[in-house]
Amino acid sequence: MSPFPTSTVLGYPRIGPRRELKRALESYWDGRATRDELDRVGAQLRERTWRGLAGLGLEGLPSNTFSMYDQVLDTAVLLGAVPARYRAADDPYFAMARGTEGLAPLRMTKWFDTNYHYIVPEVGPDTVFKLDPGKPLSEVREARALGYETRPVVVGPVTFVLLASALDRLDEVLGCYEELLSALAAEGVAWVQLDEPALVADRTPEELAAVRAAYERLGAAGARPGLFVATYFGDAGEALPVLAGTPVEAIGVDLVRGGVPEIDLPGKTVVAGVVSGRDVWRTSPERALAALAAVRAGRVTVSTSCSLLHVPYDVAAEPGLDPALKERLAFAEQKVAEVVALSQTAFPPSTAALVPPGPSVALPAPVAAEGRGPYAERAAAQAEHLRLPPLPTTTIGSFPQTGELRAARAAVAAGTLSRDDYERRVEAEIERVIRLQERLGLDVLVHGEPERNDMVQYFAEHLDGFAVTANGWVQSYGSRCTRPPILHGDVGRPSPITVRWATYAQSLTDKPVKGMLTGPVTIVAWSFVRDDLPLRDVVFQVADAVREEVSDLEAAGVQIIQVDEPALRELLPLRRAAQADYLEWAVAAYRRATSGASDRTQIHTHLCYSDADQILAAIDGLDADVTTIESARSGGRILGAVEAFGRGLGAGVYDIHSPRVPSAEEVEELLRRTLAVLPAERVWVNPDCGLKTRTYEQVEASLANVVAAARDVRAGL
Ligand code: MET
Ligand SMILES: [Zn+2]
Repeated sequence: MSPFPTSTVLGYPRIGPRRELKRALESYWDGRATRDELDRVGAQLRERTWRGLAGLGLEGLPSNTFSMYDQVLDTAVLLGAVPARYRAADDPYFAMARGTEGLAPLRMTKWFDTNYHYIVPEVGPDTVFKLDPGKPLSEVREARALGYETRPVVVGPVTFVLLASALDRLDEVLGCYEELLSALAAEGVAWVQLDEPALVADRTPEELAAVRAAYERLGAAGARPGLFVATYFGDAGEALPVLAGTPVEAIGVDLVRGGVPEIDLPGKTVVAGVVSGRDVWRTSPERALAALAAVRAGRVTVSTSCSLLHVPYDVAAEPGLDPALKERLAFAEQKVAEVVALSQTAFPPSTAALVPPGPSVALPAPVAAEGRGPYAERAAAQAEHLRLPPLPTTTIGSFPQTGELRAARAAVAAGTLSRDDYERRVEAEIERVIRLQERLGLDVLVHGEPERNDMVQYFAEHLDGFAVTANGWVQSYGSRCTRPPILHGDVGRPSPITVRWATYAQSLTDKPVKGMLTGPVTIVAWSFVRDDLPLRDVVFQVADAVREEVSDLEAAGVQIIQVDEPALRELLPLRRAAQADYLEWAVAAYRRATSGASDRTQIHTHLCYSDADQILAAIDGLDADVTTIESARSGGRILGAVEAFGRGLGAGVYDIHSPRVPSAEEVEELLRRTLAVLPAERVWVNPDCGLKTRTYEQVEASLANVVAAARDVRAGL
């Protein structure tokens, strides 16, 4: 077996440095481009990546890290796990990913604790696993034709069955992997990478036994490439000795997020992830070399901690960034150069060098989080001056973002539209949204967030300590990308951010208008964050900025303030042992942001992206007067868990992810389900989430039904 290369990366971005794949996909989906044209763009992007990596001096080039949509979906296709109902579609792959007229797509969910979302494989009694190795084989050949030998990357069997909730099907799946190994060997492939990020979360003894069985079996396969099992996103913990006991030749460990545990794997190649694939900072050579030196193994290869999928392409594409900040940054391209440089530096092997501890920084002075009275008193004070009807109706904040608004923002950036003219347009849009809500008869209005490109980026643009990029796109799912702001310094709020829009909206109506803010955890979760302070301290700094904004809104007469925390669940650590601590400081940060408000001011929060039932106690701990939460989309699953919830609650009655207009009867049915578990005086009526991605036509019809349903139920109370 040829030795594992001395330097590699676990994967690379694939959307294209200028989002070429996004454009090609969307053209193909709209019927503006042919499949051939789409495939050509894919081939160009792969070629560019291989040439780029080789040009930087990287030895071990991965292949099959490109995907037209998602690598988990690719793996499902590889294994033949295509549900029968999609097989007749024109394009079964995209039908699974996105649905068709008559067919709902497969479910999508977050890839571990990243902001990437994968398609959840559907494995049922009808699933017949059957290998279809076309994609990995053709990428190997394609690279070879360009002069590159590559290492195909595939999601590993254990992670695949765990994501598909099909551990009982592991045996059948392994049959496909055996065949895959033999097909790759026949193709002359030296190494294959099997990604097993599921091994960095807590695993039951049964699951660990499955890991052992899987890799013993694959290791025993006849002709096969070298097996490289990549764990990442944290410490592989008790899975590591299990893997070490199997015949796999190479094991990947995340030495950035996993810390630097004692790694002692004689006889194995350790692929040491010392360059972070999850942040945008330059690697400290001292830290990386110390981590490398602490690994005892047959052979050590320098690598990234995980795929570089989660970072943007190139710092050089950001001429607008402050040069002092740029000095500190490394995107994918720079990180590859770091891997190569580290691999060329002799690191003393087999000495357990100590890694310098991270800086320990004192917390900012604590802000009293208990400023507000008990909920019952607050509720009484608010009821008295807000005078809302029972089952009040409201929305989550955003209204449709029209093409004109986006164009107007682009025109301001291009200098062809003046700030003043732009602001007039935003005001006109606010007026339209207020009038619409009055006409529909909603009880608590919103201004519609027309001034916000994005609920995090907008605040990042107005706070000190953040930078925003021009091309720093990162794939979120399919063709969708986000451009996370970079939180690089101490956070401060030089002046009020939302007050002028909130007060303008309130000046147009007698109904209460909610002020709308993004919470500290969400702002941090959706940004790249400095790594020289504990995350908690960074979140607390953001919380203090939000607290100032809350106070200014209140002073301006805003009576209801919503502080959204849709990402509260996202930062939840993968290991249970670390979860309680996280939830404690995340909740503390939220209270720090909101507890300056008087008892009369009604604080709302909003959560979505499901799985909220896992953190319900923490949500209750936020102590918001009203919580609106996604529910309709998941068929009201959350309702089983909210009974113990002690405050106002609006479980979504309208799934805003679908263009479908729900009937008043459907809405009523969902509402009655909330009323079955909570007293009516605490129940609110609202959609699942913001309406930003919908059209006005859909929104108007849907909200009319929401209001009608609420009135109907109200009349019968
Ligand atoms: C992803 S949560 C979105 C909340 C925000 N206020 C909106 O309505 O768009
Ligand atoms: Zn939401």
